Amino acid sequence: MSLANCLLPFSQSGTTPSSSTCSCHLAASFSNFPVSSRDLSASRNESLVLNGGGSNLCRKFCGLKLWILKSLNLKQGSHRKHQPVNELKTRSEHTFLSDERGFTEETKAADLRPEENILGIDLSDGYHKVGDLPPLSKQVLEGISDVQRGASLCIAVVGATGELARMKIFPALFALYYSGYLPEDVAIFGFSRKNLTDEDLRSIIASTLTCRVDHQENCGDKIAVFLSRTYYINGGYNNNREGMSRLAERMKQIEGESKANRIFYLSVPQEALVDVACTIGDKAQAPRGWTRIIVEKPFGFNSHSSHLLTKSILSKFEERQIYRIDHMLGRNLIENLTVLRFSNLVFEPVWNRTYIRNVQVIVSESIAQTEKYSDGYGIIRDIVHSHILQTIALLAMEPPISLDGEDIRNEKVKVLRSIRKLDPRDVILGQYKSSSQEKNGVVLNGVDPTYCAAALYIDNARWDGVPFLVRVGTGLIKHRVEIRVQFRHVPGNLYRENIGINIDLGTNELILRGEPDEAILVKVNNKVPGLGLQLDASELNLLYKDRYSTHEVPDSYEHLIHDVIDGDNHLFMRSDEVAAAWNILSPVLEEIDKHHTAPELYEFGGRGPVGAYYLWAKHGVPWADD
Ligand SMILES: NC(=O)C1=CN([C@@H]2O[C@H](COP(=O)(O)OP(=O)(O)OC[C@H]3O[C@@H](n4cnc5c(N)ncnc54)[C@H](OP(=O)(O)O)[C@@H]3O)[C@@H](O)[C@H]2O)C=CC1
Ligand SMILES: O=C1O[C@H](COP(=O)(O)O)[C@@H](O)[C@H](O)[C@H]1O
Repeated sequence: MSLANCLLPFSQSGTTPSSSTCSCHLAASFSNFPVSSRDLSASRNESLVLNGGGSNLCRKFCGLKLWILKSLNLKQGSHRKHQPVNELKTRSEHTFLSDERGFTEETKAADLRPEENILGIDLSDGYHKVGDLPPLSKQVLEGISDVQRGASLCIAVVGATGELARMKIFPALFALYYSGYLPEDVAIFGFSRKNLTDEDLRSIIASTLTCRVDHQENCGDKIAVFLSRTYYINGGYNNNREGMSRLAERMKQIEGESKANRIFYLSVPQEALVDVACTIGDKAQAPRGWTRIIVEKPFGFNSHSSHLLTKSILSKFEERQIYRIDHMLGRNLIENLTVLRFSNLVFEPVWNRTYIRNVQVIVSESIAQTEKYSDGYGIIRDIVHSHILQTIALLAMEPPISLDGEDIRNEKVKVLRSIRKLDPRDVILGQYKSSSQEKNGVVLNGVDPTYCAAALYIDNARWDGVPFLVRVGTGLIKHRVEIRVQFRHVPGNLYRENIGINIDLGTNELILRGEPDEAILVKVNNKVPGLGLQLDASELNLLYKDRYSTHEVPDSYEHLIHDVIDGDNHLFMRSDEVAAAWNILSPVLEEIDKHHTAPELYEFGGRGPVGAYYLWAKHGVPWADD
């Protein structure tokens, strides 16, 4: 369907003065999605590219889009990533049904008037055209009054003074705010035990806020408004209960009579998690909207402690309210796994044991930050449990019935439950040498591995016998995040004589490479020009830097917090996934704890323990060298 130069009448609201028309220029889009023609341009290869990212578009169409969709009776897909632009930051699309425990429902899209767009800009005042943003004048700023408007979304960061909050969470919230992915009336709260004021918190946050290159316009104004919507709650050192009641009270004041949703980001040490979560559950859930909590990894220390943690949190929250975050899953690379598999014809038919010889998941860090964060947990608990096993689950799962979060989680958990318990003989643990610890300011406790290589097997029909090799380490020679899918040899290969002695070099491979040199590569064999028949193994390469040179890459926290607001939980682990993942790792963790297994030492900045090369050989996998 095509809409061009149409006049769209806004519905009249009894309370809002409105003009009857608003001119807009809407072009047809690929998938029934109204997109401004100004936002579409032909790229080099004639495919259509959205200029300025979803954010610009979003800014322009918030309430309008809902109104149009409703008017045209267009049914949206259940998953925002279906859309060619970033789906709107609506407060309306994910509706919780009321249940006997009193969980409240959200406003439905149909209830949202076009003039109630999420930016809080009255598009029906006859002054603003769709696509215009009024400049952030002093008047506008003064006009934003909590009392008048009420906040429709409150986001509380518990552990607001911590490193993660300062360095990642607040900057991500600001980036979302800047791009229009948070409602203009959002209220941000910082909570921790220190005795600080709103102004103190604002200064702390201000020191880490920056605007990305594509976010320069009105950056200072935006920061000022964002900070003005930020409040500090002193939780105090007695217990969290009084503090949380104060937080709930402050939220209520700022929400006013509005129906408002609440997100609590629990960025606190693991030992404080249960207390903080339960107190929020008791004292601070939204009275008239949904409440979601974001829980930071690691999710427990082992099967048992994780089970207790899950039980405590589930005693206060429904599963659907809980978002267990692992920011590494917010990377483009991870989303590309499912996009590649399910939006192309060429991969899925060969995505099984008949064609795939092995899969390798490699996360190697050249710096030594892991131990700072994992703090006595070691790399298996810190990275393998969530990041690596989630990557494997997304790569190996059966096609979900839809892109809905629960449908994807249903498939992920099946794979996780099909992964054989990890055999300690198929694990190589490493630790970089102590002399380098001082250099990097990280003190190791002697047994915490900083490196782990492992061979996993999925005992199901699709993957029987295919080794999934994992290599995760820190303090290594090269920063490298890669997923490699190596295909089998071509049966009865007519060209085997031309491939050379090492026929492994001639197998096809799909490589997904993460930042900073993000790429999708397919290794194929081709003829070298000239007489004779010499074959070469080359890479068909999609280099993100070249193809998307003008696109800013949002931080993974931005991506995932946006998903939480959106109610999209497919990249967050459900309780049964967490338990299944611990189950795979338990034998190895128990062995380490019981026998204080000493990791193999390796040079800081080196290639990791030699044992890993033998492990690869044992499972018949050629080593993908650094
Ligand atoms: N830093 C990172 O990049 C990453 C961190 N994580 C996880 O995120 C969480 C936070 O990490 P990080 O910011 O580094 O930790 P920090 O120790 O730097 O900060 C912890 C924060 O929690 C507050 N806090 C501590 N105890 C309580 C309590 N009982 N009640 C309320 N607030 C409390 C602290 O402030 P105060 O003392 O004033 O209360 C502080 O603001 C941890 O679970 C960590 O595992 C995960 C991945 C990466
Ligand atoms: O969560 C974690 O992430 C960091 C790596 O994050 P990055 O975004 O800087 O790549 C990792 O070093 C740390 O061990 C882990 O806990």
